[in-house]
Amino acid sequence: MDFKIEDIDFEKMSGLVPAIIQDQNTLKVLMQGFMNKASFEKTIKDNKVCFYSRSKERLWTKGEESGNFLNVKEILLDCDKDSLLIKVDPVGPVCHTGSDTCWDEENKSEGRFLHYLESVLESRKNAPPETSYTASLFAKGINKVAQKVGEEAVELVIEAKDDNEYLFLNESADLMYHYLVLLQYKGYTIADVEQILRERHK
Ligand SMILES: N=c1c2ncn([C@@H]3O[C@H](COP(=O)(O)OP(=O)(O)OP(=O)(O)O)[C@@H](O)[C@H]3O)c2ncn1[C@@H]1O[C@H](COP(=O)(O)O)[C@@H](O)[C@H]1O
Repeated sequence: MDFKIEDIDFEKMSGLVPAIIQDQNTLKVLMQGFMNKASFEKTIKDNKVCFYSRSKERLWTKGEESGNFLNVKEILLDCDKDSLLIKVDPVGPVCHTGSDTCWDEENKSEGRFLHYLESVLESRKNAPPETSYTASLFAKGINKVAQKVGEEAVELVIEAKDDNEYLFLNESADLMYHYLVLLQYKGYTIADVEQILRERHK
């Protein structure tokens, strides 16, 4: 965020500014709400989008009941300083109807589920449930986590030599899952790797 809260012109529209929510991966507009100063401050503090709900007449963190939070990745202030564009990683469907956007659109992106899975793995690391395989892997430490990536890679190599589509794709999924676990264990994200690939692409 390269502006200060004092830069936002809340007074232009009686203390509220529109906040347009955009998926950081697909760049699709997901929903639109309003923010006052307090909801903006809470958004920054929790790193989750918090609106001022005009119908509820209170601060409303999107996802507070459904769990479908909007994790904030970047906040931009427009040229008139009276409208916010907030890029997010949505935890689940955005609209209360269950749709991906409030305009009933499907958020088509192969990458999106991987980012969602990444957020699930992060939560397994931070709040490990007893029954989670992922949490049990984290608990075993780096040697086991890295070893699983190696094992799954070898299994994929073996399947690559045959023509069994089902086994090849399933081994691919196993490898990708364990690779995401390793990235998470090491404290890195898909975006960190993407950044390097983008630089190579230039
Ligand atoms: N995508 C996966 C996924 N892919 C593979 N696996 C597990 O990875 C393991 C690898 O298979 P192996 O045959 O090597 O397992 P294993 O012999 O029991 O493993 P080791 O004893 O060698 O450790 C299996 O137990 C699979 O169930 C996964 N476990 C979890 N997820 C996803 O991770 C998220 C969190 O899940 P939980 O950790 O279960 O809460 C959810 O979205 C899950 O769908």
